[in-house]
Amino acid sequence: MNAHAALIRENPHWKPWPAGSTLDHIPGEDGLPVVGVTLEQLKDPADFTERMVAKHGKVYRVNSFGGRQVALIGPEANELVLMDRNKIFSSEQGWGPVLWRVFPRGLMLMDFDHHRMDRKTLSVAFKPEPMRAYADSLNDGIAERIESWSGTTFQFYPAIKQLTLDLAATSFLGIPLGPEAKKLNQAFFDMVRASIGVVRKPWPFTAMGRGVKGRKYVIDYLARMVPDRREGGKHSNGDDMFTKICQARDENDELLSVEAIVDHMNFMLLAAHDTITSSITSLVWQLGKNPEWQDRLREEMLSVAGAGERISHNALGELKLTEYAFKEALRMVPPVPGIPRRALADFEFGGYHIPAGTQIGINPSYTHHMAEYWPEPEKFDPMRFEPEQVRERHKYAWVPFSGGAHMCLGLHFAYMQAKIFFHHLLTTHRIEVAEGYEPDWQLWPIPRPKDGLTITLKPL
Ligand code: HEM
Repeated sequence: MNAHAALIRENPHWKPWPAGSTLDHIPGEDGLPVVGVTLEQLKDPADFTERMVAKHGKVYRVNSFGGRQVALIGPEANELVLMDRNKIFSSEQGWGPVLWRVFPRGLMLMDFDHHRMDRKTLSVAFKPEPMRAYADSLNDGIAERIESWSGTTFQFYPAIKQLTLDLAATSFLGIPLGPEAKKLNQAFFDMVRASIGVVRKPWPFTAMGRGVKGRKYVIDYLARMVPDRREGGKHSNGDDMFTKICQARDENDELLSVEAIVDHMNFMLLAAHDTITSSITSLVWQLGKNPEWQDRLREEMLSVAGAGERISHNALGELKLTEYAFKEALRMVPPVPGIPRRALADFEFGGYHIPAGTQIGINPSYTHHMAEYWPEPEKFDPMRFEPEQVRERHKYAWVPFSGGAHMCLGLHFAYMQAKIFFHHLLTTHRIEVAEGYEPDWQLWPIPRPKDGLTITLKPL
């Protein structure tokens, strides 16, 4: 575990990984020397999990991504790990091997008391008043971009990815679109690439090398802006998330340090970007395949605001069917298909003893397709999210936003952006996809259609 050893040297408070042999009693597979089962797992993660569960059950061991780890499958496992009643599952050390080098000290890379305190401080940026201001800026940016797509056939995934990044420049950072935003976007793009790169050391000409350079650029840029934003933001109108975080005060009435602000903001951009892109793409795909749902959502939207008109933050709560449809898209293709943790103490699950230090993972993607909770799991059926059906289901059978202490802080932002986007799209256009079109999805680390998802937007 060389990569792990280097991380522990830089983070001496992390628990050492236990010797692989301490997991011998758990059924599973070691695969090939060095790479283990990593390649098979990456090739088709859904198929791989299905095969493993069928052969070994809902607790199994794999040797992948640099060492042995244990998968815990199903809603009960999700509840145990996410609720973490005994405070034994570390998110920092679970995500650390993937994210620490380019996105250190973001909320997901913190645990327990320190995490709780920073999370409370950051939550001011998601209160109703700032959310109303973000909604205004999203309405403008989205309406303009949809206009530019009108009547064309194009690859939706790269287009929505660019739009989400551009919207983040204005609503998150309060900077206008232009050369500066473009440079920041490129640096940020390099960082995201690095976090999923195979080479984990920042050598020149590798994704990690570019990512670490990108990180330096973003961090320096944000740090330079903090003093101005603390004083009310001469260079922005003060309505952006970055300004709110610069001015946020903790439980002791202290401002966050410049380093903390910059690390949190940097992580926030990561947490928001590919997840929103992925989920809006999968709903566009489902609506393309199920045009009757376009009609149902359009009717609902037009009862709330006129075609192509601004929809206010207050009116978004009325878009019930739209919310069910978005939830169903998040069920079918969860943007975060697996959630890692590290066990800080021994624990028992499914009749197995799992030792302290073990890297574990729960699997929202598999849980979201378990037929005992989701009859006909491959069918797009938003009505699964009507309150009566929700009440009858296991609470942890649907976990696209995780749960417990680390539940997504930006989930209301995600609903808001999705609802505003689909309001503008569906009240002015019809989404068309070719008959029988089924794009191939790359499911890991964040799902995306490999061909970019070709759609046509027909003006109504
Ligand atoms: C559909 C879109 C999104 C999905 C599916 C999603 C999913 C998730 C998941 C699964 C986690 C927790 C992972 C864990 O428990 O280890 C998480 C955490 C987080 N998300 Fe989101 N997210 C989305 C959008 C956003 C947006 C738009 C923002 C910011 C505006 C955001 C900010 C965060 C933050 C700050 C955390 C860390 C919370 C903590 O550790 O306390 N997310 N998200």
